[in-house]
Formats: sequence, structure tokens, C-alpha cells
Amino acid sequence: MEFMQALRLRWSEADSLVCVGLDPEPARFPVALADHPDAVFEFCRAIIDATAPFVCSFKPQIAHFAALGEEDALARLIAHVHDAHPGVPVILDSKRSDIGSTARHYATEAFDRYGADAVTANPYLGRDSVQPFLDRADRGVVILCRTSNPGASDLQDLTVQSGGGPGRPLYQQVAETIAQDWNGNGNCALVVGATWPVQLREVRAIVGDMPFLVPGVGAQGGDVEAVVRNARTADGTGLVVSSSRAVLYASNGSDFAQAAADAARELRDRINRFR
Ligand SMILES: O=c1ccn([C@@H]2O[C@H](COP(=O)(O)O)[C@@H](O)[C@H]2O)c(=O)[nH]1
Repeated sequence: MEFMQALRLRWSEADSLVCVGLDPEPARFPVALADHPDAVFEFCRAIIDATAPFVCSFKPQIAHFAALGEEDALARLIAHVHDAHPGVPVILDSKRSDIGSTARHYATEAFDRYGADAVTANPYLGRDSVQPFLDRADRGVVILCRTSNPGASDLQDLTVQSGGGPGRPLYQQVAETIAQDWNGNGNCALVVGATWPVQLREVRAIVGDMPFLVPGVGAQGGDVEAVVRNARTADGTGLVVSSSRAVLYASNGSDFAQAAADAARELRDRINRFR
């Protein structure tokens, strides 16, 4: 099933806008996994199985695996989601893009090597740098618009002018360009951080019902109520609200998977109160 269709189905069937981020940090694993030869896989698999009933998607962050030399675990985990939790899409957070000939390999990496249903991408090299992702109409392309980090304003807020119109912040231009020009296959979504509620509302007004991946609740302190009120679509969906550390490391004891499930369920319920 194509990504956008799977996401919409999952929003409704699981009644959840929650995405659990998979950011393994072995130093924070429970003691019981300390000497396990496949600890990254086992930790993440336990989290996936415990939280799956409460999520609309999973989001592994590639650097957390690559830095540990755990790319094989990443591939096995994505296959595990597809096998054990069919219908739950996986968004590979790798923020790729490059000149077209190289970007083709990044698309192959995300969609064919890892089997991800969607990938995050960086728009700043221009359309050709993400075209190989856009061309995969059955997969999602989740493009950085207004990121959650404190330095997001350094460049993303710079005023730009296009077509002789009045100036506006770059992130708004990015949103409009993607909605109007890059989304011919209907497979684009945007990253807009939970830490920026005003910008969430502004971007929603520009792009209509395009889905947003919203990192920044939990460990980064984003306000769930403000996110949902400012950025949901008219039907109360449109959001993939991602939380990693607050779910993964809710407990470092032997109850870590149950604690993660509780955290994911609580986040789902809190979001649903404001939809
Ligand atoms: O703007 C962005 C884009 C991506 N991220 C990623 O999301 C998670 C957030 O982790 P938390 O533990 O929930 O804070 C992480 O993988 C980031 O690389 C983001 O935070 N902001």
C-alpha cells in the first residue's frame, strides 16, 4: 500500500497521531540488555512490539544506527515492523538530498535497502536533489520546513522574495513551493517542529491538508495542545507527532517496554483530547 494511504488508514484504525521515534542509545538501555550481542535490535524490537497498538508510524533515525555500525539491525527492525505490524508505516529519518545522480542512491538506500515507506529529505539543494524521492509515488517524502531545534531561525526565518511579491520567511516559501510545485504525486509531507506553534499554524494555512511530521514533544518540551490546535486538519488528522527519548527511556528497568507503551498511550490520549 502506498505511504499516504497507509498513514490515513492507520490514523483512523489506531485512532492515533503518535509516531514513536527509534533513537537507540545503548548507554540508556536496561541493565538486562547490557551484554546482549544484539542489544540494539532487541531493545528496539521490544519497544516496537509494546507501542505498536498506540502509534500511526515508527521513525528510526539513521544516525543512531550508523554511528554504532548497526545498519543491519536497522534493516531487520524495519522488516520486523512490516512483518509483525502490517499497515504501520516506517519513516526513515535520514534528511537526505544531493545532486541528482547521488540522490538516486539515497532513494535506493531508503526505499530498497531499508524498505522504508517514507524518508525525510532536505530541500536546500533544490528540486533535482529530491526528485528521485518524489518520483517514488508509492513512498512518502517528508521535507524539512521549520525544524524543531533552537537554531531553526538562523536560516529558515531569513526573508526571501520571489516573483516581485512581498518578502516572507524562507520556511514559508519552502512550504508553498513544495505544496504547489513538488507534490505532483501527492507524496509530500513537511517537518514542522512542535516547539514552534505559531509557525505550525502559518504553515498549515499555506499547505492545506498536507501531513506534518512534528518532532519536538517530550524531551524537547513542545506543547501538545498547541501543536494539535494549531496544526490539525479539518478532520482532526494531518499530524504525525513524533516522540523518541520520552518513550524509549521512560524506564531503564526491566519494565522498559511496558513503560514505553504507557508513555505512547498517554501521548495518544493527550493528543486526542484536542483533536
Ligand atoms: O526538526 C527536527 C527533525 C528531526 N528531529 C528528530 O526527531 C527526533 C526527536 O527526538 P526526541 O527524543 O523526541 O526529542 C530525533 O531523532 C531528531 O533527530 C527533530 O528532533 N527535529
